Amino acid sequence: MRVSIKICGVSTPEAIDAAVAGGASHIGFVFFPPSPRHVGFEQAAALADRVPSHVRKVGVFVDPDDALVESTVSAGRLDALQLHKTAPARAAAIRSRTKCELWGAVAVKRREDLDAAQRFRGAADRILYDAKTPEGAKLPGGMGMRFDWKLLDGFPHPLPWLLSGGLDAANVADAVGTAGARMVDVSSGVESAPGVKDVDKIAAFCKAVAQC
Ligand SMILES: O=C(O)c1ccccc1N[C@@H]1O[C@H](COP(=O)(O)O)[C@@H](O)[C@H]1O
Repeated sequence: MRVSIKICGVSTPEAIDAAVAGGASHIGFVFFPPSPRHVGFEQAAALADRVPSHVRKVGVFVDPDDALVESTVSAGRLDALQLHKTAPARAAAIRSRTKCELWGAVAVKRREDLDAAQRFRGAADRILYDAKTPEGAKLPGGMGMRFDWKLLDGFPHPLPWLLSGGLDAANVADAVGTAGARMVDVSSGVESAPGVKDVDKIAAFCKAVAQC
């Protein structure tokens, strides 16, 4: 079965074109100013114009307020919202308000961290399992950190889900095989420097996923 791909933290037309050419089903725009991948409203609107209609646009947020969500959904014509560090009740409220597909991020280091996924039942449409970044880290994701993919093997997922955290062309086949993922998400693993997407790395990642 085909493994779907989200290329996240895209901020240039070239990176969008590479993701689309590689067969990505989703492209992510980060709306979080501390991130090197942050995009503003006008930039998001211009980038969204470049994304063909069969590819879904995902906004990535860290516990956003309503004003930010509304402005970016409109500017980026977002199809889905990926919420980090956001309580399930708040995620449910955003989902109800925007009518967008809602992805709840679950930060994983140990098996007990997976309990948080259950709390998104009824509040989200999909779970994104990501590596837990260190206490006090500038970002809750996008740092190229992995977690033990074996933790997901046999886990009773409450919702459709995708795997992220430290994936790249060299490790994604192992990650998919170990975790049983049908969808993967990558950001720093297809960059030459933080926030700088590398079109060759995007192509290599997509090729590696296609061979899974
Ligand atoms: O990429 C960011 O800067 C970012 C900022 C705030 C929240 C999440 C962010 N990225 C997400 O982190 C995961 C894993 O990224 P990586 O492949 O390990 O670099 C991914 O879902 C990004 O969407």
